Amino acid sequence: MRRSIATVSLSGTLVEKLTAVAAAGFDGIELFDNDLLTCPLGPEAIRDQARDLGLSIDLYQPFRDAEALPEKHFERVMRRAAQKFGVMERLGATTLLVCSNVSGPTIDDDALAAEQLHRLADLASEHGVRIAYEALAWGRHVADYRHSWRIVEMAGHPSLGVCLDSFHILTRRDDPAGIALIPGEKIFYLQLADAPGVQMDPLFFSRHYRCFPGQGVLALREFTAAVLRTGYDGPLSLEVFNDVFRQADPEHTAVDAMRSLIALGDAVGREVPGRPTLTALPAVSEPEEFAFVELTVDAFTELSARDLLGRMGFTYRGSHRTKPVQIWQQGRARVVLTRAVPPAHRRERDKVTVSVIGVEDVQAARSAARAQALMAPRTARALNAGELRLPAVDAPDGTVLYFCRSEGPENWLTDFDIHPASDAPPEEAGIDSVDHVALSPDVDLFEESLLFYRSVLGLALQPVEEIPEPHGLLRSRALTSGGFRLVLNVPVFRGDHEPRGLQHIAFTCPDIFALAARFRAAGVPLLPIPANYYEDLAARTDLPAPVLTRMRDHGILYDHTPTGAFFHLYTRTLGTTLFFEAVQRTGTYTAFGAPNAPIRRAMQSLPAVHGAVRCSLRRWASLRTSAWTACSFWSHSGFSVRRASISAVVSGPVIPPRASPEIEIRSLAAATCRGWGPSRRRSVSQAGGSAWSAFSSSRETTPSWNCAGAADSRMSSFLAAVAGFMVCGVFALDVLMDIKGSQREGALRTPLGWDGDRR
Ligand SMILES: O=C(O)c1ccc(O)c(O)c1
Ligand SMILES: [Mg+2]
Repeated sequence: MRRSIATVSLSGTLVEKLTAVAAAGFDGIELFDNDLLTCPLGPEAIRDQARDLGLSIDLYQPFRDAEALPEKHFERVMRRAAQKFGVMERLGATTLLVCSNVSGPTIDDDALAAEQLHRLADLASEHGVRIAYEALAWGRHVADYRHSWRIVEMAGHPSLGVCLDSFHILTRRDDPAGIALIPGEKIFYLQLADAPGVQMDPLFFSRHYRCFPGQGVLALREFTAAVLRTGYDGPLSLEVFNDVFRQADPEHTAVDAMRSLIALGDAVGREVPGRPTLTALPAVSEPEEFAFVELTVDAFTELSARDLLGRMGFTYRGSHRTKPVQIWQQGRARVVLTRAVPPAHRRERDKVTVSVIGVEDVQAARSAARAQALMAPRTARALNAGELRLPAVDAPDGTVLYFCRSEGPENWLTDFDIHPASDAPPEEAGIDSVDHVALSPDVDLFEESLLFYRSVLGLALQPVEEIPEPHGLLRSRALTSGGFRLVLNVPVFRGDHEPRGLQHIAFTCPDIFALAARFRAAGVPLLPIPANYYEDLAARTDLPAPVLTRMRDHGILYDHTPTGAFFHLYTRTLGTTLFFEAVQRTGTYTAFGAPNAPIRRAMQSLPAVHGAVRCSLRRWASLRTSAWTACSFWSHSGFSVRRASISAVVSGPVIPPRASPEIEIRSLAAATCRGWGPSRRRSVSQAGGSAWSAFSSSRETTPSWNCAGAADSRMSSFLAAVAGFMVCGVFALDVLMDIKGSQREGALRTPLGWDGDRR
């Protein structure tokens, strides 16, 4: 079947819209009157432009307030219509949409409406035009499609039919069974739009909140199938008035729109088997779990990430044979760290982002074929010799999806050298697997991302949650399939409040209290939760007092349904954009603790000025930190780089040297000053294997320069005095920069630098 889209669904000038629509593979358009009126091109030029792009003008619309009028009003309508029919001839458009009358003078008289529409159709036919009459949900006397059909039937003109618009019919909850009573050849046009499951004034709803099929809650598959069963053979056409799409990049929107039609065509094709023109996609695999989640770090956030993962009980498993990529694992949860070049702009530093999601999938090739049929771009990736070519596609929010398996032949792990020392037995009461991954697409990409993940991975959409937060609102929607859960969290506010767009990875555990105790002992920096929360919890739940006390001690939050419960805790952010969550689900709890999200957001948004000062004071207390600061300050002038290094070094004993990846850390190796032996020795003797020593041993150096062999060198006292002065200066600056940074961003820039003072 032909696929069309209304120009009103897209942003831009008419020519931009046409170009985007053609690029996305549509066959035609509904030309909106306003797009013609505002176009500097004449109708013939528009026709030629569309034709050159391979597009037909399937509908010209809308023509308003035409029928059931007193005669003197109707005469003016005929004059208006004559001009439009002339324009349509020049455009090469043959169907005009007439919406049901919403104006004051219209009369509630079906016979009059039928008679005037008949006269209009007569005039139209003289110009080779036919009229599709549409019942608007807010039409003054005609709002129901069955009513519009009765009038069309009564008029009995071959150039008059109906236009069915899923939005009006389904949001009014009109019974679609009546569609079967309309002969297919009298349905002149079919408009498709989805909508969120909310109630509001129909006109306002229609003009601002429509979305593409699959992005809302309307039963479009059943609706479209009902229309096709009548024998309707015209275009499947999208008419989506949406405030975001009006502003977004039209090329993106057009692809999003086409993806929705492809997915709908596939679903409807299964319902109406006799229509081979509808799309048939490769079957969906319904992912069961995450093979891995990959984080992009730079050389400095990598240290913080490794430190935090180590404290959380993850072990280093190995590195990619040819790329700076490491695997950290606990239970079945795998976190992959990929090192990228630090961004040039300081504001962009300290970001740790989920860059790849590995989807455990035994039908990887088929899933990739499905994704491509749904217009997912194949990920461009340089392959080194001998490397597996894993099917991968780019999601609209920039996340890459890998379809892969973790066992058997051709599994993704064969590209890695698995560390021989990593076969240690798993920790008890640790993390089992990835529970969910929360991404944070730009607000303009929310609907598009939803549709993408839903259609490509065959995930079920969960209800929208609105999460109040200190500086606005967060819109959250989960997509699930068994144990594979994605959450899209989008801040719907503008402004420069930080942190914005936080992502997180949640891990499952069998016993969150044991896990929290372990985290605490290992110095995992947990997000503090206000005492008020627990007082409220005590009053509204039956949780026993000792349980509440333990929850309060560890910052564990709680949600429940009649049949299940959810306990969870959060780490502080790693860098500025990512944090981890640990969750324990009991019974049949399937949600994500949304009622607690405002608490988290509030605590994450706390102005961190006092925290920055405290953090810096703490750094003061540690000589090795001071030495490191001076050292890295010498070697790097970028402040965020310096801070990232500090946070990793402050963090103490985490990564045993045996667990350190044997990959070169280029810039850090450069940062190492050979004159700083004492500080290094101190770190070794204090920590017995710290991030510092792990880093030292990970450098490409001679054995005498590893952590054990560094003890011989000593500074002269003069040099030490000079260094002391420098350290003082640098630290004063450090405090100032942290305060400035936290004021600007409201974020704790060095999350690992302070982990105490929980309430
Ligand atoms: O909002 C409107 O006016 C409008 C116009 C044309 C349509 O097809 C429609 O569904 C709504
Ligand atoms: Mg419509």
